[in-house]
Amino acid sequence: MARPAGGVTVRVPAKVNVQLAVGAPRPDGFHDLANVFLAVGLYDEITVTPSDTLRITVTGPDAHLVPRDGTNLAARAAELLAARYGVKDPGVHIHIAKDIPVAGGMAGGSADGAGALLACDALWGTGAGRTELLDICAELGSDVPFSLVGGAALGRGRGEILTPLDVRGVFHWVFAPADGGLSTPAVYRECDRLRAGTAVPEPEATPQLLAALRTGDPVSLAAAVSNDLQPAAVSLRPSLAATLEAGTAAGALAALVSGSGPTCAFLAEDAAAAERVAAALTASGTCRAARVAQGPAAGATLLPG
Ligand SMILES: C[C@@](CO)(OP(=O)(O)O)[C@H](O)COP(=O)(O)OP(=O)(O)OC[C@H]1O[C@@H](n2ccc(N)nc2=O)[C@H](O)[C@@H]1O
Ligand SMILES: Nc1ncnc2c1ncn2[C@@H]1O[C@H](COP(=O)(O)OP(=O)(O)O)[C@@H](O)[C@H]1O
Repeated sequence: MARPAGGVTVRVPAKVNVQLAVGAPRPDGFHDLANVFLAVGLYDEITVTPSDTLRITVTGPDAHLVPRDGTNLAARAAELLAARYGVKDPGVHIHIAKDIPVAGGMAGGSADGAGALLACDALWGTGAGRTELLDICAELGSDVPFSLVGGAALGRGRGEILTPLDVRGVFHWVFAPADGGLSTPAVYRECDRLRAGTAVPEPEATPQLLAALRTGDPVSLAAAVSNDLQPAAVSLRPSLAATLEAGTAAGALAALVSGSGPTCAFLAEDAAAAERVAAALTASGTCRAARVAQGPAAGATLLPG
C-alpha cells in the first residue's frame, strides 16, 4: 500500500543490544541496565495525516499482530504530545508501514512510538524541543528514547538515560526472526527466576565492548557481545539454541539473542559473509526468515514530502 497522501512521514530503525547487562529487580519492577544499543537498518515508516478521530492502520508481514487501539505506542505518543501542548484538534490517522518484527526484541513498538511523536510534532507544529521529546519518549517506554536518537548509545537506569557512543564504520548483521514473539516482562521474570539465590552485580558496560565499537573491528566486537537475557529467552523458547547454532556453523563471528528475543542476531565479517550466513540460516529451517542489515543507522528521521 502506498503512503497516505498529504501527511508527514518519519522513518525509524530497529535496534540490537550488543551488550545487555541486567541488574537485580528494583522496587518499581524494572531492572537497572547497562544497555548498549546499536540502531540497525530495518525500518518502520510512520505517516500521520489529519483526521476527525484517532485512527491506526498497519501494513506489513506482521501487521495482524499489531494492536490498533489506544494501547499502540504510536497512539499513546500522539495522545501524550497533544495533552502536553494543548493541541486543539488532536484527531490523526497514524499509518504504520511495519518491517520490524513484532515482539521480536528489536524495539518495533518503541520505533513506532518515537516515530509518531516526531511526525505529530511536525504535523501540529507543536515545536517541542529535543529534551521535551526525549522526556515523552521515556514516559512511553524504556527503549523509546533510543529509537528517537539512533546511532549507538549506552542506556543506563531502565535504559532511558542515554549517552551517545562513538562507532567507526559499519557492522554487518543478520537477523533471524522466529515464529511468534516473546513477552518482554516474561523474559525479565524468567531471568530473575534463573538467577534466584545468586549475587547479581551492578550492570556495567565492558571497556572491551566500547573499544570494539570505537575501532569498528567486527572480530573484537564479536568477542565482547553479551546478553544477560539470553538464558531466559532460550529457557522460554528452547528452539532458539538451534537457530544460534545454525548461524555459528554458517560462519557468523557472534550469535546472540536480540534483547528479550526471540529474534537472533548474527555479526558477520563483512557484507558478503552476512549474505552467506543469511542464506545458510534460511536453508537451515531453524527460523522464519533471515535478513541482513547494517548498523549504526540514523534515528527517527522526517522524510521529505
Ligand atoms: C529488553 C529490552 C532491551 O533493550 O528491549 P526488547 O527486547 O523488549 O526490545 C528493553 O529493556 C525493554 O524495553 P521496553 O520494551 O521499552 O520496556 P518497557 O515498556 O519500559 O517495560 C516493559 C516491562 O519490561 C520490564 N523491564 C523493562 C525495562 C527494564 N529496564 N527492566 C524491566 O524489568 C518490566 O517488567 C516492564 O514492565
Ligand atoms: N506500534 C506497535 N508495534 C508493535 N507492537 C506494539 C505496538 N504498540 C504496542 N505494541 C505491543 O508491544 C508488544 C511488544 O512489541 P515490540 O515493541 O514489537 O517488541 P519488543 O518489545 O520485543 O521489541 C507487542 O506484542 C504489542 O502488543
